[in-house]
Amino acid sequence: MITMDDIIREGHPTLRKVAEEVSFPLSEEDRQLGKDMMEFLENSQDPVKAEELDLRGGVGLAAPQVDVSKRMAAVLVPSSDPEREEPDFQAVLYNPKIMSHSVQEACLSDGEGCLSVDREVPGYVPRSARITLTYFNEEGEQQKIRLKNYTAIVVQHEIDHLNGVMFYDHINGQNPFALKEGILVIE
Ligand SMILES: O=CN(O)C[C@@H](CC1CCCC1)C(=O)N1NCCC[C@H]1C(=O)Nc1ccccn1
Ligand code: NI
Repeated sequence: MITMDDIIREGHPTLRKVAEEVSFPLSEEDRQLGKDMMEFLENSQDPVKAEELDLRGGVGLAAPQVDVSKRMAAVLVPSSDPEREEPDFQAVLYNPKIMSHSVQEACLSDGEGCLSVDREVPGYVPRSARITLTYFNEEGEQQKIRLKNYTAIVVQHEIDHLNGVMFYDHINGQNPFALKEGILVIE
């Protein structure tokens, strides 16, 4: 089971590597890692388990964060609709790729953090407001989906990890809270 002890922190070279594509059919190791990463997110979002296991709540986890330089990530975005039980988005993404994206940008009003960054880094993180994503599921079936708003932000944060990019690389050095014309600020 993955715990915070397995998550490498900024300064560790693996976080700055470009990760390798995963090959299909999946090795037992890659299949199990995908399951373990999703289980981590589920545990981290469960108040009892998060407390028990001392986990920081997370909505995404990329393999490089557990020192595995492979192009895979787990995403678990809780439901944004109190009337709906099921998550807005839940998937283990193998070899994810952004095929196209909106010109319009979006950022989280509270900025971003990262389970691999043990400090606050203030500032807006501009990303594409909408993306068309392809990825393979654990059966090796290619999926093609369109994402927007918060879920699109989360997936972009995870794909950044596969390319050795940290969220603060996108923050405007001159003025961290500069907002470009037309950017969508997501609460
Ligand atoms: O690469 C992946 N990471 O570094 C985990 C990050 C991924 C998100 C950061 C911004 C977009 C994706 C993560 O989840 N967080 N960042 C640090 C502490 C908070 C935590 C978080 O936002 N938690 C959360 C939010 C809503 C509901 C439940 N939990
Ligand atoms: Ni992160």
